[in-house]
Amino acid sequence: MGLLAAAVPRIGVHRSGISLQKWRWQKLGDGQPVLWLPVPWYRYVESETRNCTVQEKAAISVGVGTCQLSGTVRDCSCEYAAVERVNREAVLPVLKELVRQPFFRYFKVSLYCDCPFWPDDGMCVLRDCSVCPCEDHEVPAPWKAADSASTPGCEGSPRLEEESAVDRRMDASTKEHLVSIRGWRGFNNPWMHEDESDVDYSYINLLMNPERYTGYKGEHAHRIWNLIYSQSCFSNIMDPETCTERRVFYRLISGMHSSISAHIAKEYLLDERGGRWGPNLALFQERLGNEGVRERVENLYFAYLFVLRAALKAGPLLKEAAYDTGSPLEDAQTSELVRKLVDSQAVKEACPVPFDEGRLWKGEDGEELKRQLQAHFHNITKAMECVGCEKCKLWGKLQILGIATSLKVLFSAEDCTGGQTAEPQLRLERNEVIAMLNLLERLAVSIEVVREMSLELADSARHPRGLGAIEDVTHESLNDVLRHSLMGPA
Ligand SMILES: Cc1cc2nc3c(=O)[nH]c(=O)nc-3n(C[C@H](O)[C@H](O)[C@H](O)COP(=O)(O)OP(=O)(O)OC[C@H]3O[C@@H](n4cnc5c(N)ncnc54)[C@H](O)[C@@H]3O)c2cc1C
Repeated sequence: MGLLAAAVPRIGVHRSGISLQKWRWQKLGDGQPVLWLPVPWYRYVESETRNCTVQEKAAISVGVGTCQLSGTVRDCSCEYAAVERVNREAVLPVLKELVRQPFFRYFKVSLYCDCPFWPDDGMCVLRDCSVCPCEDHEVPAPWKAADSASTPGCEGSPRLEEESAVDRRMDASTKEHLVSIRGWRGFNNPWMHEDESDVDYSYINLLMNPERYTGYKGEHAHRIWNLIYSQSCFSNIMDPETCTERRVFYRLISGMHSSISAHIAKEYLLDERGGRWGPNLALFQERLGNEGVRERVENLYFAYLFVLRAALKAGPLLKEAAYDTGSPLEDAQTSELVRKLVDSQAVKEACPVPFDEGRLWKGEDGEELKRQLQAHFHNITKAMECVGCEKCKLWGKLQILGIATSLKVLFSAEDCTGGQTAEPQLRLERNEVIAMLNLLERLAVSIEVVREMSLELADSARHPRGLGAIEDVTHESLNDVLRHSLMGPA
């Protein structure tokens, strides 16, 4: 109690504006002191500490601590709490529906290219590593028609005119311009490695091949991550002197890695024989839920805001694009959902500019730095060919293309509005759009997974009988947490 009395300021006004004089200590029958918080104070604590561990919640509630995931996401201008709220209420529900639409659920990908760095030797042990390609009749007819009209396989970049079937004239900001969603491998994307060799491709139904635990791990998986993180642009990345561009680049990759870990933790094969899937809290704790790896979670939030910004910036283009899969009703619904996402008032209010790309590449060596980072990104793209588990490769390739598309949208000289110059502007390929919005959905789900599992972890570690969801925390139970956290177990 002495320690507490010293730690808790008794007089004054907390930054919430609530007078601290209103706090009261009371002794329960067993002699345990209980801190009674005024209701507005409790509400403040509850809303401020959604992202915090129980210890942090307790410390914040008595004004002696901070939660590192409170405040503003570094390199962005949004608060963690706002990101989480707007994600849960406005972004995730739309994205969940969007990725179920025919246009967004079929991804064209080559899973059988050779690894350019070492002989292929990776085998994944679980059945869940493998991917089932779509039956021919499943692939949207207009896509098949475009495929047969364009150069087969991957003999270089498809000529744009050959795919004019999926082009569409449109009128935006009084100027007509072409918007095209075509192709598949990210050609014409400076961040993607242009491979001129022949490859076989398949259409994969993403809903039938969900991202989750596959059993791919150990030396083989580490070799890929090592290859990625050993790119020289990532050396001394923690150095405060590191330029923003390199840090942004690192945080995107790390955020994607965190997201993969979140999906593994959320959908883990708990019982192989019984085929039972569910959350693995211990794995979550090890990879994303302990103090030593907080930065990984921060990078996840960063990656989410970066890709969200790209999707919003590409909004004018995305809203006018033809989402043609030959199912008029579903395609109209797809357009409507895209519109709902990019015009979301809730997002504009919570995070007006999720990431300010205008600050980058400003230095004298900006263009040279961009070329260097593009070369490193090409290596990362190539590393995806070495992933030894089909499903991981599928999602790895999709997410890397999603990042490359976001980089293209945010850092291209061309703009997406068609309003400033006669010639437009940014062009996106169909697969780029599919990858970017599926990546955004993956990151959005991961943010929710991290929030939920962090709370579960805190509950199970500090409060054996469990607090339940944060929404269920009552005035009394918060007192209980405070007492338990600050005084130790009764
Ligand atoms: C492209 C790709 C996709 C994959 N997809 C799947 C999948 O869908 N399902 C599946 O079960 N497995 C997948 N894996 C494997 C998975 O990512 C892990 O490698 C595996 O689960 C083993 O995890 P680990 O705990 O040993 O650490 P890993 O996740 O392999 O991490 C390796 C090292 O990287 C560092 N690290 C970890 N996380 C971060 C981060 N966020 N930021 C910065 N550094 C970090 C740490 O030093 C860590 O020791 C994939 C691997 C790759 C390369």
